[in-house]
Formats: sequence, structure tokens, C-alpha cells
Amino acid sequence: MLPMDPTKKLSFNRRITNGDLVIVYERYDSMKPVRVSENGVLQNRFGVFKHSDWLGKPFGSKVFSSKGGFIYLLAPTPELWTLVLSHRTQILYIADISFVIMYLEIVPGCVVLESGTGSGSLTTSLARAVAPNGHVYTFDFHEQRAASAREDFERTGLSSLVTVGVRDIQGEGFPDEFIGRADSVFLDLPQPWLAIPSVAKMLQQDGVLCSFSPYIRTFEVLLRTYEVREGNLGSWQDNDGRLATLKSCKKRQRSTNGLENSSPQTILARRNGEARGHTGYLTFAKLKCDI
Ligand SMILES: C[S@@+](CC[C@H](N)C(=O)[O-])C[C@H]1O[C@@H](n2cnc3c(N)ncnc32)[C@H](O)[C@@H]1O
Repeated sequence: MLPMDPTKKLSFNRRITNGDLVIVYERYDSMKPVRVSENGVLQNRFGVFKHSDWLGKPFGSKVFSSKGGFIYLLAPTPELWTLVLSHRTQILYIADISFVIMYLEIVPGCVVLESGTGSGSLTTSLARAVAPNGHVYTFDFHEQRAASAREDFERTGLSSLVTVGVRDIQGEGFPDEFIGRADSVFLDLPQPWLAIPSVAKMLQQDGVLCSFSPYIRTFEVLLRTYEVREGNLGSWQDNDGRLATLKSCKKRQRSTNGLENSSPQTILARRNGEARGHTGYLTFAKLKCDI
């Protein structure tokens, strides 16, 4: 862990100024990052918006065009940035990112090693998790990707928390300067096992490794089971909205005199528990030197 530096605290609890990056929310399915400049103009289907009208407004403000259309000006938080960043590679999304940060036990002050950087989707959240006094050292062997990621961290105000290096981590391992210093290591590499000997040297006692192994094609298979009953609604209270199907039908049954007849029946189906799914294989390991 590194000592506290309060100047690196990440906060968007302030007003928009010239040069800020804002996430323009146009509709639930349309958001984009925009750099605010005094003379800038944003034109979209909702009208023409002058950046000068945005200056001094708090993040989260609703602003109007001359023709009455509106947009919201949101802060470039990691969870929004992940949705608008330019995809130079496959990226990690919010569900996996949250899980990774939790199980890597990342807290403010942690030193985190990552490879590859890719589009920096995970790195952005790692940076916020270690702020204000931790640091993320992320490596990619692709020079252009590393450079673009560096530019993005500059734009999102994270460059004091993240250092991007160009290095073949599978071939060379992490640099020796990090030996015994890493609280956590994250790998998103095609052959992660090649980096394991280096990871073992980098981790502190009780440091944690996570290796993410997605496939080229990812499927999510959700298994949902239902409990089916005959009866009426009153006999089966639906307290949590899980009553999914309600259908009346004629049920053929044999009466006491042995003849078949039809009587109306109601079939109720109720979901059992939760459906679970995943998008990649996450492998965690903790370094224990004294076993
Ligand atoms: C799927 S992307 C990582 C995406 C990233 N986790 C994100 O959320 O944006 C994998 C990256 O690993 C990099 N890579 C592949 N082999 C590597 C190696 N041997 N050393 C360093 N980086 C490597 C690739 O260039 C690519 O950018």
C-alpha cells in the first residue's frame, strides 16, 4: 500500500469548466463523450447545444437546445466511461469489473499490476478503486493501444493514478521493480499461464491474482426452473412478482362413474429462485509463501 495523497482524490462533485470531459446523455440508448470548449457546439437530433451554456453548471444538469430539445451532462465516471469508450479490443463490462475488484480485494492505496491494458475499460475502474493514494501499472505489448489508453486516462483525469507500459508480459514478465510490491495482479492475456512465474514474484504475501479468460464466442445460458401447480390465484400468493404464467385450460379427468369429462382448471407457474449466468472464466489465487 502507498501513503495517502489527498490531491489525487477523484471527485465530480463540482461544476463544469472549459476543457472538461462530459458524457452527453441523449437517450437511454445513446451517450457520447464530449470535450467542453468555450466555442464548441454539439448538434444532434434534439437541436443545437452551445458548450458555453454548459459552463458553470453542475455535472448531471439537463440543458436545452434553442428548439427545446434536451440532453444531460454527466460526469465521466468509470461506469459510464465503460459504456462510451472506443473499443480497440474486447473489454470487460460492469458485472465482471465489479466482481474482479471485489475478489482482488482492491482498496484505496493498493498497488495493482495489469496486463493487457486493451481499451482500458477495467483499468479505469481499478484506478478509481485505488485512489487517492494507490497506483495501477498496466502493460500492453501493442504500442498503439498503450498510447491510446494513455490518452484516454489523460482525458478522464486518471493519469496520476495509472502508468501504462509497453511490454510483452507473457514473454518477459512484469518488470523487476515491482517484485514483492503488488497487492493484486490482473491478467487478461491469451496464454496467462506463461506469466504466472512472474506474478508469483510480484505479489506481496496474501496478494491476489485474477486471470480472465473469455472465449472468442461467449454464450450466456440461463437455467430457470418453474414450479407448476393447479389451482386458483388466491391459493398461491404472489408476494414477489414471480408468478410468470397464468392460464386456464380444460383438464380431462375420469369421474367417479368411470366416464371421462372436462372441467376448467387454472395452471399457475412460479419462477424458482434466481437465474445465473457469466461472460468469462475468472480464476483467483492467493499467494501463500509459508505453506
Ligand atoms: C482483451 S484485451 C484486454 C481488455 C481490457 N481488460 C479491457 O477491459 O479493456 C487483451 C490485451 O492484451 C494484449 N496482449 C496480448 N498478449 C500480450 C502480451 N504477451 N503482453 C502484453 N499484452 C498482451 C493485447 O494487445 C490486448 O490489448
